[in-house]
Amino acid sequence: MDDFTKISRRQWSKLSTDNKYITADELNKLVALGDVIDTADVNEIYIPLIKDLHLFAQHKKMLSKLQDHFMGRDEIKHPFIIGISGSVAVGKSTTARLLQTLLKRCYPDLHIQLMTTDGFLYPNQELEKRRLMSRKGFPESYNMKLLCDFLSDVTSEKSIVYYPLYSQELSDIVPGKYGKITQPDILIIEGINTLQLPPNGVVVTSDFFDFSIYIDANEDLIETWFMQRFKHLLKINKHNPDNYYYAWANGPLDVAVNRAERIWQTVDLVNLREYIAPTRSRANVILHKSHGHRIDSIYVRHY
Ligand SMILES: Nc1ncnc2c1ncn2[C@@H]1O[C@H](COP(=O)(O)OP(=O)(O)O)[C@@H](O)[C@H]1O
Ligand SMILES: CC(C)(COP(=O)(O)O)[C@@H](O)C(=O)NCCC(=O)O
Repeated sequence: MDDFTKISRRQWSKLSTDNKYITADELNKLVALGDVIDTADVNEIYIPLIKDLHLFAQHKKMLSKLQDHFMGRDEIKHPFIIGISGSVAVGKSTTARLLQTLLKRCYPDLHIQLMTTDGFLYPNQELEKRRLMSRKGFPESYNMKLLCDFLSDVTSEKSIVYYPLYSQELSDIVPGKYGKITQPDILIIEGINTLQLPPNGVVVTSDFFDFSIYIDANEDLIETWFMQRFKHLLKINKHNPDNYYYAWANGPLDVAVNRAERIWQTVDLVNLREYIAPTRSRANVILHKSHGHRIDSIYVRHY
């Protein structure tokens, strides 16, 4: 990690000087049901991070304005795009939701949207046809061309851009359902592949990102979080026959747990080692987590 400066939690927490602190009560009202977020993490880590992000966003806006002026054309509204990457179960979705919530709170006039790249996975039927079901999440399981076209549309002046939706409940793409991006000031995109190079192609998704964050942790810890989330999903879907986890929730627990452990070992861990972790050095900032999702250090890229 030669290209990064390691900043301790203590040093980092001193960077935010305007005291926009948040109380536990306020935070509970802000975050989604089930999120367990530490107020200390918010005040000491996330508030300085969003101040930093806001600086980058302002800089981009100013630069675009100058460029439009120089070219003698009308001002184009480009979104500031933040990519969040890291292993399956490292906490990307939770971090993305929290960043969106806090950005909205600190900058209420900005239109901030959030989406995930799992909508760009091929549907299960297509994955089966391509014999890729056991490679879900690997680069070849995503329709990267569609993702790059989507990003290109988002950065042009289109008023609405649609994207496919993935459902964790179905563990598949939802047929005929789309999310929409409506000219946000800031767009947060989270997914394991946000910093990846495409298997064959020239356009890279990260070319579209103005700022990227990689969430990092020790493999064993991530496995614990993966298994905890799995057990939680079994618990909450025991009486939900439409859910992907229903069958596992109503069979023997050890069978379900063994299966999840096998998926972690043979799919998600392999993907982390081969394709996700190698992209870490492409991020602007690395948030390193320890036990209990506590962020213990931050790495900031020099350039
Ligand atoms: N800051 C956090 N504090 C406590 N639990 C967290 C935190 N971030 C994530 N988790 C939990 O860890 C698991 C994985 O997080 P999630 O955001 O779903 O990961 P990802 O989107 O990277 O797959 C979930 O069970 C989630 O509730
Ligand atoms: C759909 C995913 C590839 C997306 O991961 P995410 O970007 O949400 O972390 C992943 O959750 C997944 O389903 N992986 C396949 C193996 C598994 O069931 O964990």
